[in-house]
Amino acid sequence: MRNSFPFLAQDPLSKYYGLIYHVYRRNKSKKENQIKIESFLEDYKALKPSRYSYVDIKKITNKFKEKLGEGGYGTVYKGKLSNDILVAVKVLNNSKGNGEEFINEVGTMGRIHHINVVRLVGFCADGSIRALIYEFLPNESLEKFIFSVAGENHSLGWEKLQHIAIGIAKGIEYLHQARGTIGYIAPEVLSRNFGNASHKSDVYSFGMLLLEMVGGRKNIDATVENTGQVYFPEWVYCHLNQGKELNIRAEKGGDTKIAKKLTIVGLWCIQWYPIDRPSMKVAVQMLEGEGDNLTMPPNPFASWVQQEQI
Ligand SMILES: Nc1ncnc2c1ncn2[C@@H]1O[C@H](COP(=O)(O)OP(=O)(O)OP(=O)(O)O)[C@@H](O)[C@H]1O
Repeated sequence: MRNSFPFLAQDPLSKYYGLIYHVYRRNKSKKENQIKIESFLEDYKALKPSRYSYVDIKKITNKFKEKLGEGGYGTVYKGKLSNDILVAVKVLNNSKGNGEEFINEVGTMGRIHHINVVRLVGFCADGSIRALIYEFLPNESLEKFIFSVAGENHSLGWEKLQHIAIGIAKGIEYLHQARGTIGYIAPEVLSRNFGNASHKSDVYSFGMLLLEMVGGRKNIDATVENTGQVYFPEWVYCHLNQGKELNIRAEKGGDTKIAKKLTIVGLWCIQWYPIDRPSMKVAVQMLEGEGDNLTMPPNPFASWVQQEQI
């Protein structure tokens, strides 16, 4: 039979070519693998929060030049890392806590990576100074968009509000799942801070946020004209329970449907007894559905009345 590969027969070394090629390929792919691993390790190092000194923090924040805001745990400053990445540096009030929360934050948030959860990129524990460094979020606080200030209109529209609500819910759901599996924190600390009771408190806070998003106002507002509306969650519950339509900032047909769905989910989340509140997973499902099958929750304020009567 004729050799269909004549060049093989003509070259006495030909049988080695394959071997040489094989060895060359193997070395090449070994090198490629090494490069891949090195680049992975570089990225991995960058993903883990780094430790900074107080001097570093001063440099990063340009001597605390730009204050972004203030929260319950400390003051937040804008900063820039040496690689030009913008960050928000939260300098913790040293009067608060015994460091447990700081350890929890670094121990858990440092390992958490989710599109809807702000990333912790570094921390500082230098003497009594404690600070947390987060990626900088440029779009400002949701507050600015949900609370309409006289003369300013930052209204987002119901579709967008729904999208944001689902994003927040998924972020919290992820935190609840991830924090349950992270093995560095003592179980008693974990269950105190992130156990089921604390998860259900997060569900409650999320429900209150949903209702603020619906109302476009703080849930308690003594300045409203109608005194029956001072406490928005109670007013909105009674309103829906009487079968009335929600015509809050309605612009298009589907709007009232979204507003009603967000309200019902919010009211489920603020149920008096934690056990009656849904898990974040269920809250996400409720928000992602059309809302037609959602039932009205029991009156979240019924227990208030009972308590007042005792
Ligand atoms: N990662 C960030 N990027 C940009 N601005 C931020 C960032 N984190 C916080 N801020 C700003 O700093 C303010 C205070 O934030 P901080 O987290 O301390 O408090 P909070 O959100 O009010 O709640 P809490 O104190 O309960 O955590 C925010 O309202 C926001 O304006």
